[in-house]
Amino acid sequence: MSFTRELRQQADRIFQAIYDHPFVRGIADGTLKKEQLIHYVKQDFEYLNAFMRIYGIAISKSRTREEIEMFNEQINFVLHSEVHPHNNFCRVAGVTYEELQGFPLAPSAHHYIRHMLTVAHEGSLGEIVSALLPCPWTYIEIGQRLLEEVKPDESHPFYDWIDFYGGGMSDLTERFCRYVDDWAEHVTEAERLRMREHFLLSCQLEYMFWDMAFREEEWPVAMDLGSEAMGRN
Ligand SMILES: Cc1ncc(CN)c(N)n1
Repeated sequence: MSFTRELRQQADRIFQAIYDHPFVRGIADGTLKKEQLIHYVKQDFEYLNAFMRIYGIAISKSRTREEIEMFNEQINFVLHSEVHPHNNFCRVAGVTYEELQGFPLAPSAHHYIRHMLTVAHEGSLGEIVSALLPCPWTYIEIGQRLLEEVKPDESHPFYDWIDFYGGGMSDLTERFCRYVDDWAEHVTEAERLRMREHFLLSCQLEYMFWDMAFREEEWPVAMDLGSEAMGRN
């Protein structure tokens, strides 16, 4: 069995818990509250900004043009395509995308981003891609399973979101899986163990991100950093 198949098997309970999470159930039946959608988009806008910066760190560690191209294409994908699912949530919530940008990170989003940044700064390219992989992989599986289960048509409030993740992005997951599998073949057992740990922690943090949005998670004591701090995550 390939290394990434093993990872997927080890993470199976987390993937299932994500699919069963009330936020994902709320996408399925269209029952999410406006405040939950807004909280998700505010946090995910910052999360994807951080994700692109991490691709930038990966580019700085790249050894070949193929690697640079792979990460560069992903930055373009986030910038120009992954705005569509956010716009879907904004439409349903009745707000503009622009008004949800530049907010401070909630605890779970903060935790997830700091985890990926630590791996990006300290780890090898194989470790970085292992930490990033749950991001596309869990969303594709949610999208594909929702397409199967709900069979939404255009009248479903989250049709665009489900169609976006269920219909695309599987190329990216396959490409990242191939990359991680190739990498895992040529490294020490200690590095493979780190790759496994980074992947599984990112899966857990994917679950926590959904939970953060559902519960509209905030810091236990409100912090007023002033308007100058906006957008500096
Ligand atoms: C937290 C999170 N994880 C994954 C994805 C899908 N790229 C996302 N938009 N946000």
